[in-house]
Parts: sequence; C-alpha cells; structure tokens
Amino acid sequence: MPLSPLDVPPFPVGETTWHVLGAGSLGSLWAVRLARAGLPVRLILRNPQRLAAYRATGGLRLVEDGTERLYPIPAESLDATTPIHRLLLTCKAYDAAPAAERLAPRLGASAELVLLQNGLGSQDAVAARLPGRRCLLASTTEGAFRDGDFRVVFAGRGHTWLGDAGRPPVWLDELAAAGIPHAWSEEIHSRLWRKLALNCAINPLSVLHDCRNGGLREHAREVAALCTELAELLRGCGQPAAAEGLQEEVERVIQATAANYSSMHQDVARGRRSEIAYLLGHACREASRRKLRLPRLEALQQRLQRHLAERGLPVD
Ligand SMILES: NC(=O)C1=CN([C@@H]2O[C@H](COP(=O)(O)OP(=O)(O)OC[C@H]3O[C@@H](n4cnc5c(N)ncnc54)[C@H](OP(=O)(O)O)[C@@H]3O)[C@@H](O)[C@H]2O)C=CC1
Ligand SMILES: CC(C)(CO)C(=O)C(=O)O
Repeated sequence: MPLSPLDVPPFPVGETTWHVLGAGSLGSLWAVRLARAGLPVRLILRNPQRLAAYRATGGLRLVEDGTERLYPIPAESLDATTPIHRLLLTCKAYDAAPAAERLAPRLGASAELVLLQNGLGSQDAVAARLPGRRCLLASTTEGAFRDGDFRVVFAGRGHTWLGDAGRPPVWLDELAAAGIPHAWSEEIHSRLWRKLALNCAINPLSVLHDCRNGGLREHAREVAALCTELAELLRGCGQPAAAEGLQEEVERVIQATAANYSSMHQDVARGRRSEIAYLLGHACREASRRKLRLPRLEALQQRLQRHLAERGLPVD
C-alpha cells in the first residue's frame, strides 16, 4: 500500500506538546490524529532500543479504512529530561503507575495527564505517584489493534468520554480539531464502573468457555447471575446509575459483538498479560473492602486465576 509523509498541518500549531506514553494501539491512534491536525506531538518510547527501532521504521503506520499511511511523529525515550506539560497515558493498566513514577520528575505542578486505561485502580495508583498534578480520566469505545511494530489498525469508530472533578480543559478544542469524537463527562466514574461491569460479565467467561462473545448466549444463566452480583456491587460502591439495566446492556453487547473475541480472550490466546487486576480483581477487592458477599464473582476470579496460572500468565 502507498505510504505518504505527514501532511502539512492544516491548523495553527498549539503551544503545548502532547506527550504520548504508550505508542501502541490507542496511543498511536490518538497521536496520529493530533499530529495530522497540526498539533505538536511527541511519543515517549520505553528505552533507546525501542526508539532506534521506531526511527528505523520511519514513523507510525496507521491503517484506516483500508489505507495505510506513515506518520513520522517525533519521539524520545523514557530517559529524556525535558519538561512535560500534557501527557496522554495509553499504556496498559499494569504499566501506568510505574511509567508515571518514571516521568514524575518531568511533570511540573501544572502538568495535566489524560489516563486512557481500561478498568479501575490504575488511575488512583497514578494519581498517588503524582500528587497535585491534574489526572483526567477517560473511557473509550474506540477500537484499534497492532498488527506489526508501530503499525496500528483503526478497527472500530467510537467515542471517548473524559472527566474529573474540575472544569473541562480548554484543550478539548484540540481534540475536536483532531477529529477525535469526545465529550466531557461529569459522571466519568460511573462510566468507568459501567464499562468495568460489562467487561467483568463478558471477558472472563469468554476466556473460560474459550468462545467468541456470541458464544456466551449459550451461557445466559451464568451471565445473568453475574450481572445480578455486579449490579449489587455497583450499588454498594455508590454507583446506582451504573447498575441500571446492566443485564440488558450486557446482552446487547454480546449480541452486537457476537463475532468478536473479547480483549481478555485475545490477550490470553496470545500469551500476553491480561488486565484482570483492574477488572475482576478490582471488583472483588472493592466487594471485600465493603464486606459485600458476592460468591459468583469470587468463584469466577478464582477460576480465571487458575486458568491463567496453568498457562504461565500473571494472575494479577
Ligand atoms: N486497543 C483498544 O482498542 C482499546 C484499548 N483500551 C485500553 O487502553 C489501554 C491501552 O491499550 P492498548 O493501546 O490496546 O495497548 P497496547 O499494548 O497496544 O499499547 C501499549 C503501549 O504501551 C507501551 N508501554 C508500556 N509501558 C511503557 C513504558 N514504561 N514506557 C513507554 N511505553 C510503554 C508499550 O510499549 P512496547 O510497544 O514497547 O511494548 C505499548 O506500545 C488499555 O488499558 C486498554 O484496555 C480501551 C479500549 C479500547
Ligand atoms: C467488547 C467488550 C465490551 C467485551 O467486554 C470489551 O470491551 C472487551 O472485549 O474488552
């Protein structure tokens, strides 16, 4: 497929650089769209070897609507020392806090972070390592996957919600200019909890039954029982809105994604670490902290951990 260099910026360049740590699926998708809107973007790669590999490939490749293009976005390694004012954190949940800790010396008091991790728990861990810095939470329904090193396929259009306890930042305009569908959410915690519950109802069972999401239609009673406990957990955690109509939505998602393998199924099938600790693990920890007895969720976690251990994968 033809490759072309980065387009000439169509917008005046913003002043604050978007540093992106996690040049994988979501990070590349964001970095490319911001860069082609003329905004200053810099990737942070994990070490000099990864930086050299990136430079050798000439940039990020994004496959969008069947067309691949090359975007030579500037990059640096984690060892760089220049200040960071705005950071998009798009690594996996288990990598987020260690990465934030490494970058802490470069993040001044007015630095802002956008945390795009799935599940819950990693966001608090990041914030604890960066006292005083603004950490915005994000939840997305966009989909992307890597099919090569620094090559990403934009697989599903979606929407991203961002929020925290403060006011919407002015740079949301930059997301609009970059064509990133988004909205400010006053209830970002509720959205993250709801997504966590959907993931807990679908992903572990899809791994244990080794099936596509649609295969869970044959386990409808098991799914329904989990939804009952998940709704109880959400209410117990002060998220009653996230509990409403949970089972119906889980059934809709199973139907709509029937042909897909869940992200956890894909991770396990490829021998990669899963984000269990930030999904089912977080759910079970919160239940135990609040003395809620949710036997089905606990049994599911134990089954999943056994399954992961048998395959030599981390159980958290
Ligand atoms: N992909 C998707 O469609 C969606 C993803 N999400 C969530 O987004 C988050 C990111 O997922 P995804 O983009 O798929 O993950 P990927 O595995 O595709 O990308 C993660 C990237 O983070 C990099 N990374 C990890 N640690 C460091 C570090 N210390 N320094 C520099 N780079 C680092 C990895 O580097 P390296 O390449 O060197 O390994 C990798 O490029 C997850 O929480 C996921 O659940 C949510 C919705 C959809
Ligand atoms: C499709 C869905 C909702 C299944 O839980 C998902 O988000 C995932 O696979 O992680």
